[in-house]
Amino acid sequence: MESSSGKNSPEISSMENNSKQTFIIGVAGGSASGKTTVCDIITQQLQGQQIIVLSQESFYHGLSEQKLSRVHQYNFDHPDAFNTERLLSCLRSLKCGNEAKIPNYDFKTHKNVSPERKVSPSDVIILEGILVFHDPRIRELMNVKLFVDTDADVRLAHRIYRDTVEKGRDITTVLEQYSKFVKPGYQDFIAPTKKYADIIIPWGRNNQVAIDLIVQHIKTKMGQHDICKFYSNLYVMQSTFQIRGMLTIIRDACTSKHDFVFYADRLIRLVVENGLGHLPFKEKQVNTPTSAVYIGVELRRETICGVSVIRSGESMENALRACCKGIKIGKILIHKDAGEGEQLIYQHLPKDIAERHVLLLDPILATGNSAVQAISLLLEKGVPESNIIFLNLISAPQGIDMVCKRYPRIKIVTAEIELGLNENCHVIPGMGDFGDRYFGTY
Ligand SMILES: O=P(O)(O)OC[C@H]1O[C@H](OP(=O)(O)OP(=O)(O)O)[C@H](O)[C@@H]1O
Repeated sequence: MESSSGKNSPEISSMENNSKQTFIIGVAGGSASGKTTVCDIITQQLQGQQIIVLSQESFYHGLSEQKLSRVHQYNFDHPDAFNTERLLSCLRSLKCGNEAKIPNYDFKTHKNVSPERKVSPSDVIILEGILVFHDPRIRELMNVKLFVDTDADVRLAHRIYRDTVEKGRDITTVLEQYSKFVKPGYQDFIAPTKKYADIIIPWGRNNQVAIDLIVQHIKTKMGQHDICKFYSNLYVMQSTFQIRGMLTIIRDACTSKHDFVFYADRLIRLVVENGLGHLPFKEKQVNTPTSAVYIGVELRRETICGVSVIRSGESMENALRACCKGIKIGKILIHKDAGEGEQLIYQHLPKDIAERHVLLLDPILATGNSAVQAISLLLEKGVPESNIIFLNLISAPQGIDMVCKRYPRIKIVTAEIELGLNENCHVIPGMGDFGDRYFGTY
């Protein structure tokens, strides 16, 4: 059923790229698990970056006189103890490059006191706290999520030491609070958020392997984030355990051809679906079987086409056809010659390609030479630069630089950004020769 608003319905703009923002690291874990130490290590190792450390504890609700009179009955380990709306608004403001005023919570009086802490925007924000992964809106703002996983006995020992020696409390009160609130709070609210972490850090002593892993992961993510900040038309798919799991299998040199094809196909499908999300859709109304009207959108097949770069790009055709039945797909063959550079030796493209949005398919962007050849041919054929979406699985920063500098209006959609290229111009860490592994020709 065609929309009553028909041809004049507005094109709905494609996804927002929200990657030009401050990099946020979330550090969660039980009380006295070592979060502060982890934050200190990250801060030391990310030299050269402006870093702000925020504690969720600054966002405790101040206590009323009534609650103060029974402070030992107050549950500080419950999500409701925090002013999460205020935390969210501060974090959103900082993420977008604006200033924020952080409440000043006084642990002695359990009140918010003046002055509030004025925080300027920075490159990196580290937000630490027992329940920083509890609210999905806060989790969504984080680029990296770390969970400090420390055994319960170690946490209890740290807590007893801190509360008695450093804060002068008596041991009976500390133990009562632990069994009444801290332990159940951990089990009910904190431990269940462990599943949201990108990295779970086994802690308890100075774990150098874990430190290296965290810092390497953060640096990789920050490298990706920086390049995304620089090129607004570069879209890196949101990293999930599913996506990282697939990349782990297809990057593994020991993976069989069968598994390589299976997992590459799954990932390709996600990249294609993601790429389609950047195409303009038109509003369309339909009547549902319950006779209700649903105002939706439609993507018109005749306005798009695919173009695969032979041969690896052909591995992406099936996914595109599965998503867009009957879509036209053209082909380009580029010959690489060390002496003469890239040469275009075959092309077969839809005749009306200039009228279409083009999904350019090639799983690997390395130096960018093949992509530049392919894109320059599409431009010669009259395709507007802004109508080209280049879909790939992995992109090297050098290739991104080359393509985005020359063609600032094309969009690149990729699953992951690589560390770089080796001396043979192979992508690192990469996945080897994609065509050979996919088509079994090695
Ligand atoms: O960015 P570049 O440095 O130009 O490299 C990327 C090209 O290299 C790979 O193809 P390959 O030469 O392995 O050919 P194949 O697809 O036929 O295996 C890949 O599929 C790209 O087409």
